[in-house]
Amino acid sequence: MTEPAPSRPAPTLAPALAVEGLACRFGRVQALAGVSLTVRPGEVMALLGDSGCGKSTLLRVVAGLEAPDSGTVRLDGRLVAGEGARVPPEERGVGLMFQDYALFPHLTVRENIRFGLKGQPPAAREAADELLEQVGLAGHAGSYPQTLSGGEQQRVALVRALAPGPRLLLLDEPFSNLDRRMRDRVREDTVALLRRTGTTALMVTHDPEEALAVATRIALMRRGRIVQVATGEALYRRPESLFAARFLADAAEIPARIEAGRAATPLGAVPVPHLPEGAAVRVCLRPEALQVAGPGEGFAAQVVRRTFLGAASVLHLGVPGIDGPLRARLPGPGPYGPGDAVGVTLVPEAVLVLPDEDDASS
Ligand SMILES: Nc1ncnc2c1ncn2[C@@H]1O[C@H](COP(=O)(O)OP(=O)(O)OP(=O)(O)O)[C@@H](O)[C@H]1O
Repeated sequence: MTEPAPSRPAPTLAPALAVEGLACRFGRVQALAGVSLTVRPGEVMALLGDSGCGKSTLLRVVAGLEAPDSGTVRLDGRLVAGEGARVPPEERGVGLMFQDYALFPHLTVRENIRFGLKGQPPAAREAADELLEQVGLAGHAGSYPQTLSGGEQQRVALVRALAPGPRLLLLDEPFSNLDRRMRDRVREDTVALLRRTGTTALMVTHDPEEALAVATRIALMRRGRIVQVATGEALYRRPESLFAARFLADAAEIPARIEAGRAATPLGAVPVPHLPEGAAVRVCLRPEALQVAGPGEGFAAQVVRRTFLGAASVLHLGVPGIDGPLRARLPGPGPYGPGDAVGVTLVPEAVLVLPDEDDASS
């Protein structure tokens, strides 16, 4: 008689990166104050936050360049820092790419890329050449970095970081040295290359637009802590705090209190079922929360200024009872100009109502 097969739990894929309760202090600065974060295999996670909030420190702790005061780091389920473990950076299987690319000026592009492949079989060098080909730089293999454009240098640095086939790629502000025109293209190419190579990545940025463009999920940081982890769309459309809402996009804010499950504004009341009666809130109106029509429709407003952006234009609107102008966005040049009377209505699903962090009584 054959023994029944032991029932095993379905195999679960360990997170590519799991950090738990990380704390890191430099003198009086608490750079990390209890950070927990999980990055799934194949994911591109952005670490988003203001200067000094601890993004680079977190990256350095994951890379092994900094030891945490407490907490743990696991890569593919393997403990590499904390609880007595301290695996050196070169044994973590992690790739690093810095803002300044850190290319060796005295080595050619090919030599730069092969630098991290010493001791690996010839197939690794061939794979690296293939990557160089994929990013369109095969013709520059013999060139020195300083003879390349900023975008080309960025690609060399990316290929160098990817060549050893890291389990996790850590990128610190990888696009900030590029001018705006080039940045969009390089971002797209980078994401495509990460997808093609199936690389898991953790990328530091202070730019919400960049995080939205590149990441599968965003971890928003503030003062050494992570305040929200979500897809870009969820973070943008459903921020859990006023801080998150403000970080992702500018908005006009109207202070209000919840009464009978609603927040009143000079543009009408907004239902707020999820906050308690009497709570002090801010009603945040981003441009997409306002619909503009001719006078007589909705609430009366006046165009103060119009900024033409090409594909769209932004109207700055004065509304009685609201301090400062509201901004609305229209496709193309739009029919309205300064001084025009218009009608404004709220787009309820685009209005954000969040607890007022600045209000001491809430
Ligand atoms: N080696 C260090 N010695 C002393 N203080 C440090 C050190 N590294 C970081 N800090 C401090 O820790 C805090 C977090 O720095 P960190 O570089 O992680 O922030 P960041 O979010 O990456 O900022 P930025 O975008 O400006 O690089 C800052 O106040 C910084 O001055």
